[in-house]
Amino acid sequence: MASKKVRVVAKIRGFSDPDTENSRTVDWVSVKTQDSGDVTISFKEQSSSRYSVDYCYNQHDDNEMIYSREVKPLVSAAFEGFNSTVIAHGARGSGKTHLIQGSLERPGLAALATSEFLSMAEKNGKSIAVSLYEVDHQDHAVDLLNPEQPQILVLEDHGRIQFKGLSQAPVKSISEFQNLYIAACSANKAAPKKGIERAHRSHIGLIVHVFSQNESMNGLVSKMNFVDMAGYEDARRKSSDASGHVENNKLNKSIYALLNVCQALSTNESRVPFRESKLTRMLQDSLRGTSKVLLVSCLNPSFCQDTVYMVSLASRSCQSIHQTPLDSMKKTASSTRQIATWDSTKKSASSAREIVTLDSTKKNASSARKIVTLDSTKKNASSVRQNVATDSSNKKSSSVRQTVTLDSTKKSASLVRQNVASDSSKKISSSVRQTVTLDSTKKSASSAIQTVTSDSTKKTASSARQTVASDSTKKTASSAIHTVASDSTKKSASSAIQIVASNSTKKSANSAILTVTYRKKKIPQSVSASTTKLPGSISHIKENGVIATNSAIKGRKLFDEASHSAVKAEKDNSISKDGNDAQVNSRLDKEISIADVTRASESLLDNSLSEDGNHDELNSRVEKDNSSLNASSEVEFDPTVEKVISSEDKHPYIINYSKDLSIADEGHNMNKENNNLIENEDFSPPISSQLRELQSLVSSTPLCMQLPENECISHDDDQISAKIAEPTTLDTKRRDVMNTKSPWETFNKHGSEMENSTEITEPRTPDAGRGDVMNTKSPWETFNMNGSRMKNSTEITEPRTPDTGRRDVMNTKSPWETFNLHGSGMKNSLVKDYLRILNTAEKDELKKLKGIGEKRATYILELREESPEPFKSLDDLKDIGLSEKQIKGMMKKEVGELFN
Ligand SMILES: Nc1ncnc2c1ncn2[C@@H]1O[C@H](COP(=O)(O)OP(=O)(O)OP(=O)(O)O)[C@@H](O)[C@H]1O
Repeated sequence: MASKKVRVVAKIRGFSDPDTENSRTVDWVSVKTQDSGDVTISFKEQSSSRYSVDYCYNQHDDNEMIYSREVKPLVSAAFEGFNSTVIAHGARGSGKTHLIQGSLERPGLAALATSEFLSMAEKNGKSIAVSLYEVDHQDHAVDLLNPEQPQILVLEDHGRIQFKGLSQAPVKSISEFQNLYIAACSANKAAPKKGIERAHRSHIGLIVHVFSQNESMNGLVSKMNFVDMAGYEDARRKSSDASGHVENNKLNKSIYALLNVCQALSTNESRVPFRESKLTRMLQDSLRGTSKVLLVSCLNPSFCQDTVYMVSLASRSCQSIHQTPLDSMKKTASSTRQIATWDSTKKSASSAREIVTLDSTKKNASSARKIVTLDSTKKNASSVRQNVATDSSNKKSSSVRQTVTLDSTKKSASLVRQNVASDSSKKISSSVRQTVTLDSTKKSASSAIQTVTSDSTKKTASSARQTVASDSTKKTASSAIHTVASDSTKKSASSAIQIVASNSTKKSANSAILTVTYRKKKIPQSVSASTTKLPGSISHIKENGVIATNSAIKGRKLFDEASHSAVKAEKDNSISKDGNDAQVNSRLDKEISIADVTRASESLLDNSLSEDGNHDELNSRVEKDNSSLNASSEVEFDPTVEKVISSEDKHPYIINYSKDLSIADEGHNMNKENNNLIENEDFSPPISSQLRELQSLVSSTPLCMQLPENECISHDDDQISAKIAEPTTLDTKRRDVMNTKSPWETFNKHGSEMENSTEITEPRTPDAGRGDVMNTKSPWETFNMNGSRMKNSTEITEPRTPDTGRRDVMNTKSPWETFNLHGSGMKNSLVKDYLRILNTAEKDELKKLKGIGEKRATYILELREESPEPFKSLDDLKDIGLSEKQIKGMMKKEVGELFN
């Protein structure tokens, strides 16, 4: 049986009052089933727009029917270890709660599933526990079984998502479950939690955990999630007051985030935006990998513009390219060769992919040559990928040559990616040459990413050469990123040569980034081992329909580990010196300092490029060495504790995890995940990234946003162009690179200047801000200077608005009022400086802040990759696991230091 990763069904809500509703409902929703089995939905008000779904349930179909057809198979799969997630989304009042939660009389999908879970658990000697949480409009998650707990933290332990502060209640009978579930949900609706503002709308999530024997995390078999999403409502239309508007926006944002994740998963995008909301982070390990997702789009039975919009977004997840066979989830190793070509005539999206795997043993000389010429005209999006993996194990000489010529004209987006992993051991001479010629004209966005890894051990001469010529004319943005990692051990001569020619004329923005990693160091055991032992991702490869030989996997694994080690070595400053090392070191310095630039560019490219296993490895090499950081850095959070409520006595008991946990790290997960999906590279258009971009640009949706059904497989060239072009990020980063003083130094300098000053000035006015970029002060120096100035000041002025401040001096305020005014101005100013450090400072400087250690500093850097300014208020520090009390304490300590 073929089953999709994300199945999208619609359900037209039943009538709560058939007499009145029926008359208003006539013909509002029209469902058509094509001969092909495709189902489309259209709405009377916009009959020209049709939205594809996998199936649509009508008003009369009840929860039992939907359960047995859609959810039951997922329950069975849970006992085989597969996670799954059932999501109900839709406009307000569309029947989400009725569907998921139901009532005692008419149980919803969650209760029906739990009933099945319990009976299967009994048969199979398993046990069941449930967790219930709410994610509110501030993106805070709260445990509904134990609402007094502080908000839930999402942690990651070796790829498995765990929660700190989320209870698990063992359940033995369905009545016990129903009492617990319905009581907790209605108690939550009736009584807002202490200290937490009442959220009008929120997402409610239920997790059903299946344990092998008892409720210990070690025995966790799988989990199934049920999510009753907050009802979508257009923020501008529905909110009368400002706070309601903000709340709506935030909740809508998290609705988009989940739909974007579903869309990215269904189209196999390389980057799945799990980090965009708390909910998606919490669901992460029940959405990715082999997990299955059922997205139920609930439709109001009578006219509702919000319903149209929600269906239009959901239907994008229906455009899955791959049909994943369920039975291939089981691990299978196979070796074959596949060439996949996909040609879609609608809106001209074309791509060509080739995978060649060579495996030669015993003194062979092997060579592979490929020439791909792709010519696409008129609004086409074209992508070419080539992957060559060669593995030679005994006295061989292997060579790979690749030539790609890509010519796209008229509003095209062209992507070229080449990856070569060459692994040669024992007296091998290997050479890799790549040439990419990319020529795009007229409003094109073009990008080329090349990765060559040459890894040779023992008396090896290896060379890697890359040439990229990118020529773009007329309003073109082009970028090229090259990475050469050369790792040689023991008497090796290695060379890495890169040539980049980037030429653009007329309104072009260009960026070319070169990264050379050059390492002379003993290869870690794990790297050598990886050449003989395969990583366990074969099942995913098979599952995703593309099968590679062992050597391809070896090549990639080797690349991953070698490059990973290279980054780690750089960070550790453990590069040994030889004759060439002065040069090498200077390159390395440069590389480390431009790493952020590289990241920025890569993430831009990520958004527009299709999935590629080796690119993820490239990410893992260039972006961060997560696993090493996770493994080596100390855990600075409190020992992780998960409370479990016994259903009998309701007294929480504690499970302590001995393993180190870290805050969920999408990059790390993504690398793992993408390694799993390594061969599952496809032609995924960057729609979710476009959605994400839209979402951040538009605070709320328009009253009616018409989204043609096929739009999701079309490339928006101009958008891609804009993304790739984005020069400001790079420039800003470069300024940082050029700046000789660290933010920490600047921060300190600022502090001492302020100490001697008698006038309080605002350090972060626009001019001062620009000055900061130019001058040598770091946020830390600014912070200290600001603080000291305030400490010593005899003139009282309002820090942010000096004029107003001076007026205060003139007016009739009492000394006490003035003192208070001054104090609050000082506080605001210091907080701003503190946030600035968090948003801009280097890791070492971050660690100097009270309460920010290695782990949090790493996490902060990761957050900054996601958003340029993750900390807008002190409240955002909660995202790095700090409570309000801790934040206040930290600030007090920082201020106290100024008087020391
Ligand atoms: N299948 C159904 N048959 C009959 N009545 C239904 C059905 N589904 C929902 N209703 C009724 O419609 C109303 C709204 O349903 P429900 O509360 O489930 O919507 P919702 O989408 O969860 O709303 P919100 O977005 O406000 O959370 C309720 O009165 C519910 O009883």
